[in-house]
Amino acid sequence: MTRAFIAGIENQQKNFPYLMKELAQLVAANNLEVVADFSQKLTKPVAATYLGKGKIQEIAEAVDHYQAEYLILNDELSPTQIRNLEKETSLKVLDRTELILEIFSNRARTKEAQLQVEIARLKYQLPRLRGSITARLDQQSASSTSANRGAGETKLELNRRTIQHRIDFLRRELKSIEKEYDIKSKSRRASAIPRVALVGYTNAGKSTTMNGLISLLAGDKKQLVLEKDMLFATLDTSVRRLTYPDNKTFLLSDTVGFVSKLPHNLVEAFKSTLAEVREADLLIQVIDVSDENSKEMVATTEQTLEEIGAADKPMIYAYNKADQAGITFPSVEGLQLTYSAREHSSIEQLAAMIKQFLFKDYRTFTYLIPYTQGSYLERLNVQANVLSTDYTEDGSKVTAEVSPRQADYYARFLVKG
Ligand SMILES: Nc1nc2c(ncn2[C@@H]2O[C@H](COP(=O)(O)OP(=O)(O)OP(=O)(O)O)[C@@H](O)[C@H]2O)c(=O)[nH]1
Ligand SMILES: [Mg+2]
Repeated sequence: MTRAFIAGIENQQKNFPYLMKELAQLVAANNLEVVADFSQKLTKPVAATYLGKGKIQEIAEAVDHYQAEYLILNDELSPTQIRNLEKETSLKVLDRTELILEIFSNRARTKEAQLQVEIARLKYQLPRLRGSITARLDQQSASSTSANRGAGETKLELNRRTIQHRIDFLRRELKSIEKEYDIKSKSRRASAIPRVALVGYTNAGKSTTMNGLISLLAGDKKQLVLEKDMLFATLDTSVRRLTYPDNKTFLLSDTVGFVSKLPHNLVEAFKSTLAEVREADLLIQVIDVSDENSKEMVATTEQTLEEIGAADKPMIYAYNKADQAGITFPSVEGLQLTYSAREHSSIEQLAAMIKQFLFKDYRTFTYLIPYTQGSYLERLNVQANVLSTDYTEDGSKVTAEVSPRQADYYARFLVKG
């Protein structure tokens, strides 16, 4: 396996060891082996080289001994910093942002995820052109003639324009996909089915929890999603319709996990994927309670939720992997659940909590639906807990337990008194 060093600057951040550990995991997720880590106490990075002289020398001297090929830094660096570090250490240098982009790029399976990642990547490259693509092109032209000096500048402009055009093109592609998505999401809104989104740090067990709930409430194994011991196994949002035995229905979504310092471009690019989270009525934050850094992971998740505009949603805190942590489970305290996503009674408990939360405002009403509006009756039968139906002269008289949103939707059929 290709060997890599990681390095970071420790300033006032008290969670520095956690950030470095996370960086090491991100490196491993890129199939590189971390052979040594370096850290330096500095109030801020050195403008030209990120790390200080002494530290760079220490790294350069360790290269042979460790047979390292890469140096990966804990922050986003300027192109100059990257170039200088490469020169002085003779290692290939990547920053944290590139590393995350690389993982996302390798994991993206659907068209939407691929477009989103490519946009984020190009936006990262745009201000860095000189250091990467142009340098290569300049090398090519240098071997041809010396007459077209200065042509480098034009090429740079050209490359910038090409990349900008590509970004615009990809954005349009993405928009057309999002339009389809938007139509779906509008029809979901119109159907007034409550929506629940699983959120949390990557690898916490969101997809496993989703699958547990699918197995319990959907009964169709074909609907299961991918769960895997790997960072960012899930990049796309999956939505499933789940129904309790009394017909109460909700939509559950599973989506991309979070990590500290998630590149802004990436969050921006994934905004549409994260729409399910923004529009949810209830969030379930899945937390790996067996991880010693679970507190930091909660903070990271909440920070990201804020960034995407979903900070003040009601939330169930779902402390997962209790089996691994040696904690008794399942146990409930208010909106907090300690559980294991792999265990049946835990999932039943979570399903009960979701039900209690979502359907607490449900009321029973009687509606009179004219026979000419049969589609409403059909929909009500599918969506609501229909308690009785009477076929009268004026239409179907239905008594059903409905949500506040459904109550609004069906209000025109309400039987007064
Ligand atoms: N021991 C134990 N392992 C679990 C539990 N829940 C999930 N896992 C494991 O944790 C790993 C990650 O689970 P996923 O459900 O894929 O995690 P995720 O949050 O969807 O991760 P990403 O999609 O990568 O963000 C898998 O190997 C699961 O089998 C649990 O309750 N106990
Ligand atoms: Mg997942």
